[in-house]
Amino acid sequence: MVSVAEYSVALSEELFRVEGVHFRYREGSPWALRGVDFVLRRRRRVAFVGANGSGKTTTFFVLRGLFTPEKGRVAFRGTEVYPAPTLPAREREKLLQSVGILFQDPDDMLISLTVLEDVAFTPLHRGLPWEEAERRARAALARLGIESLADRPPRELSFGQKKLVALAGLLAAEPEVLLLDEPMAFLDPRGRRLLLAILEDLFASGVDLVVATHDMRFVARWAEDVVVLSEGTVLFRGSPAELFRRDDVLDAAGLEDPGV
Ligand SMILES: Nc1ncnc2c1ncn2[C@@H]1O[C@H](COP(=O)(O)OP(=O)(O)OP(=O)(O)O)[C@@H](O)[C@H]1O
Repeated sequence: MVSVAEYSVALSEELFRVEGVHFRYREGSPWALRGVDFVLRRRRRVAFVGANGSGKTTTFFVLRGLFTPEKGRVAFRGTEVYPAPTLPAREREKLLQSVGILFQDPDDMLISLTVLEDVAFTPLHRGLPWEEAERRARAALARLGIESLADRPPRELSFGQKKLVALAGLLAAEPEVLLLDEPMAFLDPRGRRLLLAILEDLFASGVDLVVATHDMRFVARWAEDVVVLSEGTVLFRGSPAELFRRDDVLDAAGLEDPGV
């Protein structure tokens, strides 16, 4: 029998609990997620992998509360957010605001006239005075080595630069959890090294990290827990070492052992 105290500790160690989640983009269209189940623990480096179209992005949108599942349950840090939120809508949104999401396509995130305004947007939107929002934005740009882009229009940047600017916007928002969808894609080797160092910094400062990626070398070196998706279901949950021993899972999910 589990005591109430043990039960609350167990809950507080959970980042997300997802049970039987179904989601489709339109009524009548095929399920993008068809019965997804997993538990993500706090203070673990988590990677989501799977072929194109397996459901990684859709899962992240569900976790961030941007998509509402049609069936199933989602809890964040032990608090149910679907289907029966135990919190009023405003409180639920506030809770989910502690989760930052880096979209795969940075064009979906950049909306302002200048990079600086874009990076300052979330702190400003949350009610900080411009001076403080600007200070945070400049610090985030400096951390990514892209201060020189501050006055540029985001639409004129390269894809990799846009990705870094979108990440700077997230850093300025000081999230407690970060969902990063293909953060390495389109970054040059220097950008990738910088990103890895920032992920380590963030993790060390207490930010929980969940990364969707096709980069199996990154998974081998960085991740502690891996969730493999295939056609909208979870095919495997475990460590990278376990995954790379499972040729059946790698084959079925269309993944490669990186051989490191
Ligand atoms: N906007 C959309 N409208 C309709 N269907 C969509 C939309 N976005 C994704 N899908 C479908 O949902 C399923 C899951 O897609 P999702 O983008 O979550 O996969 P993914 O694992 O992130 O893929 P990738 O590795 O290519 O980024 C796919 O079948 C895809 O075609």
